[in-house]
Amino acid sequence: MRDIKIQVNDLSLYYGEKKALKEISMQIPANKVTALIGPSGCGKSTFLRCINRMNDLIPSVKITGELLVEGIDIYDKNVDVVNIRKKIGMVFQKSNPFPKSIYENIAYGPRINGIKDKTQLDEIVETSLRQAAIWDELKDRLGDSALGLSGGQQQRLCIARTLAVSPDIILMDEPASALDPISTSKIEELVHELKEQYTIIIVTHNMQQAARTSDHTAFFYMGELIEMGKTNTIFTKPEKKQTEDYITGRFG
Ligand SMILES: Nc1ncnc2c1ncn2[C@@H]1O[C@H](COP(=O)(O)OP(=O)(O)OP(=O)(O)O)[C@@H](O)[C@H]1O
Repeated sequence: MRDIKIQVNDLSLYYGEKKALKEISMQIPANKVTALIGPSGCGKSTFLRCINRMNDLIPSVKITGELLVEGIDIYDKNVDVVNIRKKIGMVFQKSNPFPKSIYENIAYGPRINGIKDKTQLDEIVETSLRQAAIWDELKDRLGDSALGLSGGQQQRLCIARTLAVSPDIILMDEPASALDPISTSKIEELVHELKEQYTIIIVTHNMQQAARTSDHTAFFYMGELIEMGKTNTIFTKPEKKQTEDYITGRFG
């Protein structure tokens, strides 16, 4: 199906002996926001990191099952991990700009990908900053260090940096949890706008944020996917008692 971007079949992940993800199967729709929720330690971040094969970097990790992006199993031994990561951008909880200028933070990725032309790089910098809703704030100080920006600005800069290399999918691991309420609402608005062009998967501890920003919500508990559905349904009429207990604040 064209509107399914990611298809997960029986995906399990072990950290050594510990099974952190248990036979996860789900479909993540294209051009929508999917929120991953659940109590601390339930495997949300681990699952998110499976989508761009970031767990490969941990030696004790073993993964079974399939994770198909546009029909291609990214765990197939013939798949080029570098290409996968180009298509799948990631934004972390703590913003992590390079200790370089604002301009260089954005131009870095495109340059690595072979774009050398200054006019083209200028265009990418402007477009990416505009898409991340931070162009007007930064356009007159592109040469300044990114480290001098506020936390909220740094996080939007990091989103712009992710957009600059034209990904299809954006993974966000609690992107607003370190930010004040105004910066948080800017990030949430941005997530909403970006889904026109990108498939977004967001891990959040914040129930209101999941309810506000996402189209679909997946509830994880102790390494299992308990329930996934339209966000509105999950928050008003969940099928499973564990989901209801969690969203009503009875545990977690
Ligand atoms: N690198 C690692 N090595 C070993 N175990 C790990 C590693 N990373 C995570 N785990 C374990 O896997 C389980 C799932 O962790 P994960 O970070 O995915 O949960 P989470 O739902 O994202 O939690 P939180 O909301 O607290 O970030 C936890 O029991 C955790 O201790």
